[in-house]
Amino acid sequence: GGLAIALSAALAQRGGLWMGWSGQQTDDKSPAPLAISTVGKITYALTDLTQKDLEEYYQGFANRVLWPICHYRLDLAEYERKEMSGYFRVNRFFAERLASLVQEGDLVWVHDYHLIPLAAELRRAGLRNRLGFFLHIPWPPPDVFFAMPVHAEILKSLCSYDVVGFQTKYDVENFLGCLHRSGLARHVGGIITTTEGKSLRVGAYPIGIDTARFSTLAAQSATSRPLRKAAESLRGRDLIVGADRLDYSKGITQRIDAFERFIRSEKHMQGKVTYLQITPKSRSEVPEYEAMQRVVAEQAGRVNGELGTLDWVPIRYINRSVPHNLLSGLYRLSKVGLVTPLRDGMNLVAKEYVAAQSEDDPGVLVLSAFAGAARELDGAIKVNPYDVEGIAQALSTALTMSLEERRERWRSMYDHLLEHDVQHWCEWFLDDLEVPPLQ
Ligand SMILES: O=P(O)(O)OC[C@H]1O[C@H](O[C@H]2O[C@H](CO)[C@@H](O)[C@H](O)[C@H]2O)[C@H](O)[C@@H](O)[C@@H]1O
Ligand SMILES: O=c1ccn([C@@H]2O[C@H](COP(=O)(O)OP(=O)(O)O)[C@@H](O)[C@H]2O)c(=O)[nH]1
Repeated sequence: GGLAIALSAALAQRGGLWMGWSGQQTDDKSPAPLAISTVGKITYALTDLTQKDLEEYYQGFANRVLWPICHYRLDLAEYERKEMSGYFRVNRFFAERLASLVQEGDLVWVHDYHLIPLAAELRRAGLRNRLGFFLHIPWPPPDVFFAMPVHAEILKSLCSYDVVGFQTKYDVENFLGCLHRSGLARHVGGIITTTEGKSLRVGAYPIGIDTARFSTLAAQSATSRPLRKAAESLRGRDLIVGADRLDYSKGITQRIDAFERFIRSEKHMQGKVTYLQITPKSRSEVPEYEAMQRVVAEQAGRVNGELGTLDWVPIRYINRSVPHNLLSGLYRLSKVGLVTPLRDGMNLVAKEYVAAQSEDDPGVLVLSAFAGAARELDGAIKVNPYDVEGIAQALSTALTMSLEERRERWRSMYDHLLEHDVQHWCEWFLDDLEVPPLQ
């Protein structure tokens, strides 16, 4: 996912110690010592987790409570006290393991909703270092957030950091609204003071990509053999591309509906356009994700069955991960990047799509207004992802847009992404973390 891709790019130049889960499950009650290895400038310290930990902490509280609630999906949140305790227990376990590795003066930067209580646990373990937190996903408005039974503990945990960063100013506003309503803290400008007298900085730090590198990769990929074969297979048809983890937040079913509506209403486009949806499996142990697997495959199959012809398959659906070298070339080959999440912290695919385009003949980005990326990418055609007809209309606009307008829209977005790349994001956050806020 986007988090690992962004952090690899950020740390590759700067160096540092990256601690996290190894991706392995252990049957032992007490996991083995941390596995330490170094690649380039990054030292990795990885720990296994037990099956119970994974079920309660990762598949449970993180991905069945925090994820849906932060994506405004109260209807999908499945809260259980046992899982909530597992979430706090595993955070304590991570903190104990990390505390022994941190040296005086180190900055500690914690990422994402799986690790909100880490700072409080690190403080309990005696750490006095500066601690920062960045949330990669949205923060919902108070009425949504307060539906979560342990909302007060989660808010208090965030107040243990020195800097808390969000993707957009809307997320910041929502978070400040929660703090205000809970009476836990008051704020002046970007500085929060808790009722216990502790200060923390809260701000929006929109994440970037490695723009220049992605652009070069796409140009190289476009002339590679697999991409030439892919281009030939299109036989001159326009390509629309979507790439998202199989996640209910990504709006994939609404998007397929919109494509179907587009080709049904614009009959002259039948046989002239191909929609490629790349969707790697994600979090398959969580029931809502497992169910989606079948729904999307059936939906794509039905559209192809009803509208396909002997020599035209309207939707090509790939249900596994495609590596960046190919993905970047596919973005560049396409006429439209279709990115329509119902809610998304940022959405790096949208930024990658822009970075991958050729200056001479850029494709058009159709982007959900509810992705964090929409706050920055003004040259995209913005859509409401719930408005199937609106997306269909945007597809038509994108496919008929003049070269002049496409270039103008692309230029402003690309320049922005060059300046606000992942290194910029990393330095911006860490600079703020280094400096204590004025009291
Ligand atoms: O590790 P997984 O459970 O397979 O999930 C992958 C990642 O998904 C989420 O990504 C978020 O971070 C992106 C980069 O900031 C952002 O563009 C996107 O909008 C977010 O959804 C999740 O937050 C990560 O923790 C996961 O690793
Ligand atoms: O088949 C795929 C699909 C996606 N991605 C990458 O996965 C990341 C997805 O990040 P995004 O912020 O769009 O969403 P997330 O999955 O983190 O919610 C992007 O870098 C994509 O290029 C990939 O490498 N192969």
